[in-house]
Amino acid sequence: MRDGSHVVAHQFTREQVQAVAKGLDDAGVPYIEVSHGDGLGGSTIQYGRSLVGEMELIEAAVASCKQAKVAVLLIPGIGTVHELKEAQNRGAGLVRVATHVTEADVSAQHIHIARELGMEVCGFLMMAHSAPVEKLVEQAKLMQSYGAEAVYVTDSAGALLPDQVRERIRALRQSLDIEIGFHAHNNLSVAIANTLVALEEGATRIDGSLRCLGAGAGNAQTEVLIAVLDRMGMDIGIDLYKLMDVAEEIVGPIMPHSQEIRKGSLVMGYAGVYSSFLLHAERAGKRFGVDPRDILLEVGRRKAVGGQEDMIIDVAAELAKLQKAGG
Ligand SMILES: CC[C@H](O)CC(=O)C(=O)O
Ligand SMILES: [Mn+2]
Repeated sequence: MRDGSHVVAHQFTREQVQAVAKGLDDAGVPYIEVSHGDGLGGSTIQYGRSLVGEMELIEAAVASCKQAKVAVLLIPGIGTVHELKEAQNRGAGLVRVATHVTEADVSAQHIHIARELGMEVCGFLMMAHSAPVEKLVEQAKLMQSYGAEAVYVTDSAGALLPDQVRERIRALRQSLDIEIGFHAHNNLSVAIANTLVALEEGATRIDGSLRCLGAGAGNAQTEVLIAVLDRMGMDIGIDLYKLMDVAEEIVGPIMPHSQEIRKGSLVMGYAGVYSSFLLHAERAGKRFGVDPRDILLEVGRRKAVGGQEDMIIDVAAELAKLQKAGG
């Protein structure tokens, strides 16, 4: 639900979160992530205001779960230690501390404090396609040294191809002593394929979203992934029928549109742009009369990182000016 929050412009209701959490918990899903799409503290004018405060949503999810751990995402600087403590107080048991793939050093404080609070802690290296493998390994090692129990390769842009996933997970497997996770986006329609490669190379924590309810073209579609893994003979203790029912009956009706790969999400995978920029680029495109694809391509050229949503407005305004001048 945390990544899906982007798709609904952070307008989840308490009842929606309760129903999805209860369904996932009942199906046997071990972790359920709830918070603003941009993580704790993300409810701002810059990233989009939440309809219901994330602490209330976290509490609602915790109360709906019998076995699943409720997870939160925290991007240092957007969320602070204050929000982390509050989330733990409301029952969140796992935090994923997320940084751009080259900026792991800013996660030290949050990882340390989360461990002190008794939370399970993972590092989450975003835009993993945008740095050389050696850099990714170096940064993952930093997170390990701060106390992370797992580090994720996060394909924020849905830009990684299967061999690139293989290379990254393999290198981490050879260099780390902790678990490795993989977070896919389906902008190039390879989220499930990439996830299978990650598993093959030794990743043990895998993200998904029902009906692909995640930013851009969404994540690996959880119910599809579970069906595939089941057919591959892996028993991961999740009830496929129950999962399908939650996807169909609860998540489907929440979605503003079905998650097909449309031109906006495709261009993000192609240009290597943050999946959560899609809605912002579409809005800016309308406001300034510019094709959102041109905005996304330019934002990609400028190597924007998560948190730089304001750059989308700048780029749209500049492109509109150029268009007017006939450039
Ligand atoms: C803006 C945070 C982002 O949505 C985190 C994430 O899921 C990703 O980088 O893919
Ligand atoms: Mn994501």
